[in-house]
Amino acid sequence: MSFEKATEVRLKLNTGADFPALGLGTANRADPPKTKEAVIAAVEAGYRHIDTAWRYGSEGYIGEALKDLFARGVVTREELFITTKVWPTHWDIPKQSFEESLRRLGVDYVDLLLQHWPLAFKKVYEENGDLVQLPVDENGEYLFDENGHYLQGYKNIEDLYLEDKGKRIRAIGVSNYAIPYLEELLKVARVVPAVDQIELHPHLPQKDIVNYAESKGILITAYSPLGANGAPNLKIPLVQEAVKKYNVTPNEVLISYHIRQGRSVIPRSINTERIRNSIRLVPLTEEELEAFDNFGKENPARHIRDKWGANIPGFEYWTG
Ligand SMILES: NC(=O)C1=CN([C@@H]2O[C@H](COP(=O)(O)OP(=O)(O)OC[C@H]3O[C@@H](n4cnc5c(N)ncnc54)[C@H](O)[C@@H]3O)[C@@H](O)[C@H]2O)C=CC1
Ligand SMILES: O=C1O[C@H](CO)[C@@H](O)[C@@H]1O
Repeated sequence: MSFEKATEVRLKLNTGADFPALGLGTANRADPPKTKEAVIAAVEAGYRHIDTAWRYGSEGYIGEALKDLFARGVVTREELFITTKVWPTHWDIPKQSFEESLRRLGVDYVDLLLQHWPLAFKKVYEENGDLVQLPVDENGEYLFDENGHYLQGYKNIEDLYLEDKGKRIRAIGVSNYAIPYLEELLKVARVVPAVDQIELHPHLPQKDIVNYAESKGILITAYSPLGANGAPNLKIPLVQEAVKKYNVTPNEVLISYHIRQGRSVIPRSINTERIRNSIRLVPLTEEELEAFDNFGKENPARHIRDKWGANIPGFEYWTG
């Protein structure tokens, strides 16, 4: 059986820009330097989309990889799609966050800038002057900025984008927004987010959010498609059945589940062999896609259960 390449599928953002459906996730927080080799392997294998954030500590290593790839003529900046994000510590200073990301990445624009979480953290500083990513009090409770609000955080990114006129920030979007927050946002937004990046996989199909976002022209990017650390989704029986039927890797089944439904997906790996073996688009049938969604309704599991999200609609039953 011959397969289309997932790396060649392009979606369209509401800005009109092409959006490569398959991206490389880079939340390599345990070993950020490994990101350089992973990005080089991914781009050489045909990936054209890289997902990062200040939170991951990987932007500088992506910058090193890009320098190498550009110098060798493997790819040009214009052929790549780079997403980075504004962490809740920077909710009122997205320009600073964006400029620092650009510097670390060594590029002069990003294709997509996302509000990482609909939250605002208090500013607490490390001895070296850097902002503490996860500020907590003496009892370990997260410190939220009482003057901050998720809608204001988006508005600040929107202001930056409108001021920039789309030159250095080609599109903006959100992450970790479920329907109630999307509804509130759309009442006031001057720029409809191009993307909502959410956890999505056969254990968590979240069809309600997907359908709502898509009805508003917001594309979905699926994060943690393999189930995050340890990749537990690889063991789902339906995934294993598809692996045997199509003679593909479980990674390819899990990414194809999204791309076949018009969504973008950003699996993470630092294993260059696995990166290269994750690019075929498996022609999962309508029945198979429906079976995956039904499996999720009966076996829901959220793998990213960050406690700071406890008060965000959609996350409250899952944190802890
Ligand atoms: N916007 C947000 O709040 C979030 C965004 N993300 C983004 O999404 C990306 C993907 O999500 P992740 O949570 O990183 O998890 P993921 O679902 O992509 O899984 C990554 C894990 O699977 C392992 N893995 C990959 N292939 C494997 C294989 N064949 N066998 C065994 N293990 C395998 C990797 O080593 C890694 O530990 C992130 O890297 C990041 O870019 C992730 C979490 C939250
Ligand atoms: O983007 C993110 O990645 C981590 C988990 O890997 C999560 O805390 C954050 O939202």
